[in-house]
Amino acid sequence: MTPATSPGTSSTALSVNLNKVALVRNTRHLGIPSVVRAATLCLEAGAQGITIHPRPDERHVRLGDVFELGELMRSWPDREFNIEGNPLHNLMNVAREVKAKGLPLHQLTFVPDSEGQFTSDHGWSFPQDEEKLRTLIAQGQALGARVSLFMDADAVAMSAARAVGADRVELYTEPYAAAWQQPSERALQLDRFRAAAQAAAAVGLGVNAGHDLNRENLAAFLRQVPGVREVSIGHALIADALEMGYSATVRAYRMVMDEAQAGSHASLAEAG
Ligand SMILES: CC(=O)[C@@H](O)[C@H](O)COP(=O)(O)O
Ligand SMILES: NCC(=O)COP(=O)(O)O
Repeated sequence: MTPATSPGTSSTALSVNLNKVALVRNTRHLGIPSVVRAATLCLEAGAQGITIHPRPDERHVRLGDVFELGELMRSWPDREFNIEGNPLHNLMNVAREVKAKGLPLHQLTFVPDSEGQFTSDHGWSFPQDEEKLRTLIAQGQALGARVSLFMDADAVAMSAARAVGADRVELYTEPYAAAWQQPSERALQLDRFRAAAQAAAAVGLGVNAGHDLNRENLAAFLRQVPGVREVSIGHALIADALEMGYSATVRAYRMVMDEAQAGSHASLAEAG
């Protein structure tokens, strides 16, 4: 299937989280809005990946969605499928079933959520989580997936994340998003995230980011935080899509990302 839109020029990938499409779908027994159709339109518009978080209570993404999206991703070999969850709960069984069906699985993002948690609101803790994570990371990698750890923007913790074998970290960006309206607090948060990203890169970790990113706060984050490989965005992007449609929304986010990338290059050039 030839994508209608190339994935853009930014070095940061956009992975669209479809949790909230599934949430609306689950409020009736009609199968609409379709999660697979949402994924197709987002990929055709240039999203580099699809993210889902199949929580144990199946409040939104269900196991059937995982397999249907995996089947879809077969037709998009240049795009990524990222499954998030707590590896101490259902995530590893989900991952094993995906692989047993021969479906693509590019990245597992380990998130330390409790089973009934309202939403993700913190990263892993070291050294408390060290030993259990080491084994689970190896199991995820043995399934052929890159493993990313959902982490608070704490530069000191990055070496520990690397030491347990993670390939990447996903920086939990809600504190940055919450600070967006206060310029001084926003600057402090960007300093935190910049330091965390630099510390992660220094120990060989790839850097992803996500949670409460949106069209307003995304560009500044990408300009100020170096080397972000992937942003996974769901809640705000799907809210935008309710107004603009999936295709126009993904193109708008990609434009923000491409312009941020160009802006960061320009500022580097200006800096000489
Ligand atoms: C890990 C994270 O920050 C989000 O990807 C998470 O998927 C949000 O979960 P809800 O969509 O259930 O709030
Ligand atoms: N990992 C973050 C994600 O997938 C989506 O988070 P949000 O944009 O729904 O807050």
